[in-house]
Amino acid sequence: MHEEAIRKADVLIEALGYIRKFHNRFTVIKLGGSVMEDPETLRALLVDVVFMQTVGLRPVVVHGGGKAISAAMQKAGLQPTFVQGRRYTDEATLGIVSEVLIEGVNADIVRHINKYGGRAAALHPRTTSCLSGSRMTLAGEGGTPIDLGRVGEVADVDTMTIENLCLAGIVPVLPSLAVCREDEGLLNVNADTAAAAVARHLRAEKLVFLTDTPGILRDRNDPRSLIEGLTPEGCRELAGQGVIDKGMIPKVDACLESLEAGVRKVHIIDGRLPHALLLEIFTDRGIGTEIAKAGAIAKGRLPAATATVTATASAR
Ligand SMILES: Nc1ncnc2c1ncn2[C@@H]1O[C@H](COP(=O)(O)OP(=O)(O)O)[C@@H](O)[C@H]1O
Ligand SMILES: CC(=O)N[C@@H](CCC(=O)OP(=O)(O)O)C(=O)O
Repeated sequence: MHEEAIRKADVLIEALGYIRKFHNRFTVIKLGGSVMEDPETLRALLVDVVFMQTVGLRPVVVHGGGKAISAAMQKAGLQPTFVQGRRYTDEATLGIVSEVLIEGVNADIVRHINKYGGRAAALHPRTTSCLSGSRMTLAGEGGTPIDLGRVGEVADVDTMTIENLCLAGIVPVLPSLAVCREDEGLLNVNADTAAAAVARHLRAEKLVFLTDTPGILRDRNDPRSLIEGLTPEGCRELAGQGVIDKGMIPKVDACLESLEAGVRKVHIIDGRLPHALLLEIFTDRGIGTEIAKAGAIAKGRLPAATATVTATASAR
């Protein structure tokens, strides 16, 4: 008779261990443009963020908005061009990027968190800019440098401002824009790269990427090929085999850099699934791909043959 109620109590008890474990720890949550298209999906995600903040975790949101930027560019008659998952950004494109990310996406996220009973602060170049960096070039074939225009990478993060807001129970929300150290202009940063930089500088417990795929798939067209546990070596292996492609390239690069710098675990999960964040962080099974150093993945979870990729869920 009380089965349903008891099941709910069990869920709460399961969450309790994780609430204790991650109390006062930073979790950087990267919201990809692909999960922000649908208002209902965004609502469920931001309610999860409010939950995390309310139970004493320290969530920090870093967001992109790639799809909205491309749509705005096309409306303005500009053709989006990507190289290795990064957008070529001339001055006209930069204007659109900053407008869409600051006035559109960032304002929307902050408004929603406040509406759902949390408190959020917009941290961007028109309020308080917390990211600074330099222009980046990519290596093309044979190592030839590729100039991407005003695309940057983050060199420094104002962790003090972010930490103080978290301490005050406020969720910092940052778009993937940095101030250029050389000329003080704006730089368009890939949002995965920006989130990883924030996680590294905060020495976050976790970095969670919310995207439009169940996680890292062995076969991109088959959701059943989800890889649930992966080490950095496993990531490199998959990248070498060409399994990691397009928008997944900067995500995996960001994972590797973060783990190297001391972030304990990185998760790539499907943000279209209602309450994906809670399911990944507060349940034993989790839902997406967890990436961590071999020692941090639960014993016995790695298949002996490869010792790098595991198809079973690991300890969260
Ligand atoms: N091995 C892989 N597994 C899953 N997705 C992959 C893989 N390789 C490339 N992708 C692509 O990466 C995309 C996610 O990156 P991206 O489009 O940049 O999302 P976001 O806007 O959330 O950052 C997926 O939709 C998929 O098309
Ligand atoms: C340099 C670069 O590529 N910047 C990205 C920033 C936004 C982003 O990364 O958004 P998603 O997370 O939705 O992909 C861009 O212009 O699309």
